[in-house]
Amino acid sequence: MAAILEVDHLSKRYGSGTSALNDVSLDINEGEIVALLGPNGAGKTTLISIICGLVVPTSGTVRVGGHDIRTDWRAARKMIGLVPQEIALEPFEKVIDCVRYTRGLYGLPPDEAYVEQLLRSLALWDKREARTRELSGGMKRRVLIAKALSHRPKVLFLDEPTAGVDVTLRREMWTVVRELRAQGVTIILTTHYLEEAEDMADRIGVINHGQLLLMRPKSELMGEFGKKRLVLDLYEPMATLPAELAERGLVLAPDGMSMIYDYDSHADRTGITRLMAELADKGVAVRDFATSQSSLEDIFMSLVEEDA
Ligand SMILES: Nc1ncnc2c1ncn2[C@@H]1O[C@H](COP(=O)(O)OP(=O)(O)OP(=O)(O)O)[C@@H](O)[C@H]1O
Repeated sequence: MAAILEVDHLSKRYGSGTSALNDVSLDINEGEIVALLGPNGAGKTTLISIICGLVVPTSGTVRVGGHDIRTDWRAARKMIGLVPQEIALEPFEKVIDCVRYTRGLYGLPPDEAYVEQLLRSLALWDKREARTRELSGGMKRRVLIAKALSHRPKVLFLDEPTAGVDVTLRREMWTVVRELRAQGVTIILTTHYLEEAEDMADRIGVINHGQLLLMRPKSELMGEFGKKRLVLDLYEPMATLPAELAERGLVLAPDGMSMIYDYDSHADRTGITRLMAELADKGVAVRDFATSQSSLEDIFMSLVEEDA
């Protein structure tokens, strides 16, 4: 698959002396959804702002569709749409006019059929004559997406698209993002909702202190770093765990009503068979059991803590 975005050894030091990005390199393929994760101040917005031509890098290069964002900025910028973190809309402007106007800023001729298609696909057609101040928060975000797509970009950046948005609207946004991908748009989003990345992204990048700690397919990341947990509920509370069970890695829950076993589901031997045999041997009666996979949140926290 061809890389539509190539970031090469990108660094940014702000005038204040803050080193916001440090030698970041990454390629993003056409049609991917990539989630960039990182704590506050990690450098995500700086990275997006450089790619979108809003911040000048200290060193390094960025190419969008093969166009250098500095030497060939006009062509590069036509390929990019940005949905910013903050909602900034003209309150008295009509929805449809916002989109028409933004398209005009790119020097493109009016295309009413496309604007209609765009507003319909974002469920805004019925609101086209409404002034933006009359819209709900979710609708305003969709107007921002419509504006960002008004010039038919190939790559769409969504900087925290669902910050402060309720669960229903968040899921609605995810549907919108998936539909865009189905239309062939490459999507790069930053988010603090790891569930969002887990649900949507093909690849996940983790940025911390201006450095890209990793960029991996989500399935690979969850498989490699992901641990599984087995919880065994007991019929009778247990005061202390027999030494043989503790040696196998079992831990007693504080209330003594269940035992916990963390294991690597990809290891040659998980140790579960021997554990079960040991439990039967000790006469421990298990009432119920459940397994769970560690979430992206667990993986993310361990990566960032390790880096710190
Ligand atoms: N215009 C600026 N001038 C000086 N320093 C800046 C500027 N913009 C950002 N920074 C600093 O650069 C670092 C990275 O900020 P950035 O906004 O890129 O992080 P982020 O990962 O997007 O954070 P968040 O998740 O909070 O949005 C921070 O230390 C920030 O204070």
